[in-house]
Order: sequence, then C-alpha cells, then structure tokens
Amino acid sequence: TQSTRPQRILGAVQQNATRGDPRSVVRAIDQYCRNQEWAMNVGDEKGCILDSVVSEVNPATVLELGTYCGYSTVRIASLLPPHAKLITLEFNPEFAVIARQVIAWAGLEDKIQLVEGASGDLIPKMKEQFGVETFDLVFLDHWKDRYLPDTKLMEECGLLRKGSVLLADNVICPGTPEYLEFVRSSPRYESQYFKSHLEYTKVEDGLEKSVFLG
Ligand SMILES: O=C(NCCCCCn1ccnc1)c1cc(-c2ccc(F)cc2)cc(O)c1O
Ligand SMILES: [Mg+2]
Repeated sequence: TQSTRPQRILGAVQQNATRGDPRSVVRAIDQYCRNQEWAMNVGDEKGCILDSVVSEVNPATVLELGTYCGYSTVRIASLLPPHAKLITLEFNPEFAVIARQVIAWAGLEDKIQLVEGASGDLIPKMKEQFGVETFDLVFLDHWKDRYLPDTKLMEECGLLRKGSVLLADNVICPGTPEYLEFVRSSPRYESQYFKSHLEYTKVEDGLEKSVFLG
C-alpha cells in the first residue's frame, strides 16, 4: 500500500539521523525535503531565524500551533534550557502519529507534550489541563486563517504576559493578511518582519515576530 509523505519523512529520519541527536534529525528532514520531495516544514532558511528568536527569548514555556511532522518542534526543543517545556498542538491525527516518532527519535519526549485537537478548543484548557500560567514564546504554524482568532483567544485566556513573543510562519506565502494587519496596527504589539523564502524554494516568505506589550 502507498506510503504517505509524513511516513516517508519519518523513514528518512530513521535511515539518516542518529537517535538522540536532534540536529541530525533536523538535517535529515531538510536534506530529504530539499532533494526528494517538498514538505511544509519551516525549513533550514527560516529555521535559522527561528533559532535566533528562540535563543534570544530563552523561553521556559513554549506553545507551538501546528506540529506537522515535528521538524520545528524538535528544532525549538533542542535549544531550550533544562526544565523548559514545549506544548505543541496538532489537529491531524496522521501527522501526530508521525511527529511523536520523530520527537522520540530525537530523544526530546521529556521536553515536548504533543496534544491532538483543535487549537480553538485546546487553548481555553491550557491553564487547567496543562498547568500553564503564560507562554514566553508562541510559534504559529497551523491553519493560516486561525492565526488571528487564536491570538485573540490566547489574550482572552490570559496566556500572554508583557513581553510574550509570537513568531508566525508563512505571513507572505500562503499568507496571513488579517493577522499581519492586526499585529502591525495594534498598540498592544511591537512587530518586526524577517524576510526569507518559502521552505526549500526561491518564493518569498517570512516570519513576523510580535512582542505582546500587555
Ligand atoms: O498549511 C500550512 N500549515 C498548516 C498545516 C495544517 C495545520 C493543521 N493544524 C494543526 C493545528 N491546528 C490545525 C502550510 C502551508 C504551506 C504551503 C505553502 C505553499 C504551498 F504552495 C502549499 C503549502 C507552507 C507552510 O509552511 C505551512 O505551514
Ligand atoms: Mg509553515
């Protein structure tokens, strides 16, 4: 029977990466998706920008919206300080099954909690169910029309504090126009655009970093 793209990505990790070595997992996925078949990982070029923001924020609590195969999950978690935690939400159960195995291969299960479900349902449960106060960093990489409603929901649920950083993928391609307009015009956010390219291509894309001002 036919394999799926996520299954083939997992295969590339298991064949080419070293167990317990997160950077080798990231490298194996990038090599596979650049040379064999494109996939919607944040990728190596935008990934370097992601790394610099994670290192600068040095977060104790991270929320990722949109796990896919776990590429950015592993990339972020590999840079976290010892007792830091990353919660990642994935709606698609087939993606979640693969991501759990990629995370395990990287040896990062202790830092990462993958939760399956819709962000709109799970965000209001963060405090009670997952013992979260606020998030130091949020990486938005799920349905592009959910970036704005979920940001407003995080504010309403008291999950953002003065200085919380939102980092949004794909603000140009596929694009998140309403979100971009909101964070760039709202007095409660200080936004900055990092110009880059759509993963593994020459098409323009970028990351928007927005600091919540409280
Ligand atoms: O759709 C994307 N991501 C969301 C996937 C589903 C999320 C499900 N989910 C998880 C939690 N809550 C809901 C995405 C798409 C592209 C792209 C770009 C160009 C193109 F021609 C085709 C595709 C590039 C990305 O970098 C992306 O992130
Ligand atoms: Mg993306």
